[in-house]
Amino acid sequence: MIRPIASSLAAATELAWSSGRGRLLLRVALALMVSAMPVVVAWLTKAVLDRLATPGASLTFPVLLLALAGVGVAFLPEVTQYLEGELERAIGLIARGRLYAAIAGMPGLRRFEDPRFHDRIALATQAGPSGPSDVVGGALGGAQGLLTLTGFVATLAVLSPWMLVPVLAAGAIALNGQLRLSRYRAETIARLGQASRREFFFAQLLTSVGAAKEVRLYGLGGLFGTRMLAELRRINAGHRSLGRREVLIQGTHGILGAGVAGAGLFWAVTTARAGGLTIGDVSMFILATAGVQNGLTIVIHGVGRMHEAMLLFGHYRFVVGAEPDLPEPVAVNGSRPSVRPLTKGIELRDVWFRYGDDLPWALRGVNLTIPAGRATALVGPNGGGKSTLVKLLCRFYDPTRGAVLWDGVDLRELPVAELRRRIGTVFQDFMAYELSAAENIGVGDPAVLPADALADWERGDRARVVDAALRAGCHETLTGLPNGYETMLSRTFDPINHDDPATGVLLSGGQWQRVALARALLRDDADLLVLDEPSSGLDAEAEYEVHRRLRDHRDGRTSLLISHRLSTVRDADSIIVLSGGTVAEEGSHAALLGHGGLYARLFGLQASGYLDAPQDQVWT
Ligand SMILES: Nc1ncnc2c1ncn2[C@@H]1O[C@H](COP(=O)(O)OP(=O)(O)OP(=O)(O)O)[C@@H](O)[C@H]1O
Repeated sequence: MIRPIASSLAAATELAWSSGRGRLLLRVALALMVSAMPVVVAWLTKAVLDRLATPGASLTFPVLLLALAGVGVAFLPEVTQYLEGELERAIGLIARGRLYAAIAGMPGLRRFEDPRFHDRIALATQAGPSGPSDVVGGALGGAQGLLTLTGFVATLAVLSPWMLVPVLAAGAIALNGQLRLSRYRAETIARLGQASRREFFFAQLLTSVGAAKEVRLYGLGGLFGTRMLAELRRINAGHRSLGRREVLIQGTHGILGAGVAGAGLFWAVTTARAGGLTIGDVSMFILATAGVQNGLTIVIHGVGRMHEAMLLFGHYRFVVGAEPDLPEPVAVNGSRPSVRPLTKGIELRDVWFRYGDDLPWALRGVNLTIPAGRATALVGPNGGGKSTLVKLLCRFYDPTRGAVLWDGVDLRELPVAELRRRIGTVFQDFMAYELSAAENIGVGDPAVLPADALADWERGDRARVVDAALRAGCHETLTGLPNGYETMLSRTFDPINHDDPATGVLLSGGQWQRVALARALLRDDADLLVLDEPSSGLDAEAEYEVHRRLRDHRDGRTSLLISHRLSTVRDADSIIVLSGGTVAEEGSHAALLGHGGLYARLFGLQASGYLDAPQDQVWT
């Protein structure tokens, strides 16, 4: 119990320290001053009242000090609050930076597909901005309350040690309650995480442009709205139960505190009447009782806040400290292995792969070679494993069994980022970024993009983007947009690097596909070009044109083309037919047609669609 708390506290303090040690030290100094203030005020009040009751005693000095302390009491909390906000923002910046760097640095895809890890990420993002500062703030608040408390406990001990017993007992009960409450609070947040995500998902569906067509056509608005509200009700029920516990626990705490204060006051007044206490002692007693209660509340609140923040901060630390989901190769004799230009080819050797232990095999003992400098095509029925194979080539996953070899070297022995820099890919489900047209191509090689979206591009980098667009056949489309390459390909955001707000443009599916192709072609030095359905959305003429350009581009390069349109793969050097996760056939177009197997049948079906053959002949 103690060790995780200490390690969480140490991690949060390290974050706070890195965010600016001066600010943190000032905050600690303020905490000390604020904690001392109530005790100082109580002693000064006692001094003033006692001198008031003593004829001839001078009042000037204690009254002056009391007035000065009053200024401090009024002013210090404001400064503390401001500084706490500053600390929170500074820590939040660092924590966020580290969190997103850790998420972006996860090399594989498996973690993103694991719902439990996804939940952790959601909770870590929730804790990210304020979690660590809440841990530090809670600890400081707790320490502040503890110091005030100690000052007053010492004071009460001088006046009447017996009064300490009920006061501290009430405090211990409240502290225990508050700890239970904060654990329950964090559990509630974690438990409601799934419901919150589903509620957010349905709310987004109802407002997203992408879903608007289907939502309207199928009349899904009512259904999604009802589901969203059902999730919201679940969330509300969770918060209601939390609220009730809060009322119960805090209410009991309040009643206990008030009882103790009332009993104490009765004792103090009776004793003073009997001459056992001075007026100053009574005022000190009243202030000390309130101060102990107040100090306890601050300690309880601080500890509760810290405890709660620590539970969420635990998720943050888990994500930031997670081991890479794909092991990186170790350096041998101080030198890291590097990925050499592809000269022989890529080989899949008895590759078996499934997405999870409980899921069926997507690839079953695949053996194939993608020779360097040649064009290889991958075809086959839906679900055959083509896209999965591409994901293994890019090393988003490691094979469950077998190996993928780059010029004979297992991909697991190569640095993954370096490997990916040698691959240009158009994915079947490529991204349409809500960025400008130029940036949408530029993301293919982040080195060409200025780090600040508002900064100007390097002239040479811009020329590379235009060159890629020319090769992908989208240059004319992009220059024809209202702001040319600067046009935002989205209507969600205003453009940020020029003043004309009315220029967001939505491209057609085929136009987007060409932009995605340009993105891949931007890596003109890539050893391997993977095109997963690069032309499915293109019209016949554009498809012909794009494939002609691609042929020129591929000439002498290694490429892997995946397509269901078999006419586009017929001139590949080798065609591999993947079906049910295994290689069904392999050969040139002519050889496969001659073989009369699956490829010949699929090709015949597609070809007959372009002829005037009667339907009954086409489908037999
Ligand atoms: N992320 C994933 N998690 C679990 N299973 C997956 C995932 N992606 C694909 N699969 C499964 O793996 C199998 C192969 O899918 P894959 O996408 O590789 O086929 P494909 O040949 O590219 O299909 P298509 O021609 O339809 O694009 C399918 O059974 C699919 O359900």
